Amino acid sequence: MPRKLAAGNWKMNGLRSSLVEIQKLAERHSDTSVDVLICPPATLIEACRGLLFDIGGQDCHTAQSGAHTGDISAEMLSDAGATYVLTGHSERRTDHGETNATVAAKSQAAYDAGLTAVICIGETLAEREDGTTLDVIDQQLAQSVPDTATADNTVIAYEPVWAIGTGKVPSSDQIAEVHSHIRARMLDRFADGADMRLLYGGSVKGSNAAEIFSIANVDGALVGGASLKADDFSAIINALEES
Ligand SMILES: O=C(CO)COP(=O)(O)O
Repeated sequence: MPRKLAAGNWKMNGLRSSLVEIQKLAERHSDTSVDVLICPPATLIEACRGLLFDIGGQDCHTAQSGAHTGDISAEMLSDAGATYVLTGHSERRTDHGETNATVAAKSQAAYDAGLTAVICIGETLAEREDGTTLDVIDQQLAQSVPDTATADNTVIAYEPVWAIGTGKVPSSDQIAEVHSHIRARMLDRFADGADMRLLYGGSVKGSNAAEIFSIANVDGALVGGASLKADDFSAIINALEES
């Protein structure tokens, strides 16, 4: 069985004053039975050193250093205390034109720096309505997940683009269908595909977390808005612990 993981993506939110939310969470879940990951903005990673939880970046460059003004490398994230990095989040694919090939290169850069990549995939509303969801997922998995992926260095996050920040959540059957499809592909491709963690993301809250965690092949969640406040994220961690 894969280890359970509750991951929070703070996106472009969080000042030093927000660290108190992570401290509160760490106090409440000091003996948690699940893995907890917080991906704060890069400016706060160093300040999270020594906290109970794993800390991750939200993006990295494909190179470890060089003339790339404004970018951050996987090696720098690791140096600041991160052990994970998100790659291929839909906001990066959409806002920054990241292709599957870019995501694969960034994920490989993460592995090379000793980080675990949380590789994000998911269909748009148009693709869902056209009935091409599983084709899109297949293509994203084939092209964004490097051949060097293992259950240790890779987490797959299924985030339907239309469910991110919208309050709309797919039905349990829809999540189950995609997650079992991803599991089958990972089993086909990787010897330890059974242990690779598969997260669901998109409008996860305390009120729907238990239902989502009861779905087969859902090993945790990648949470945006509801990871910003300790009370909200705590309810999701509790639901995962009880699942
Ligand atoms: O994009 C997400 C996490 O990466 C999901 O965001 P929300 O939980 O705010 O919908």
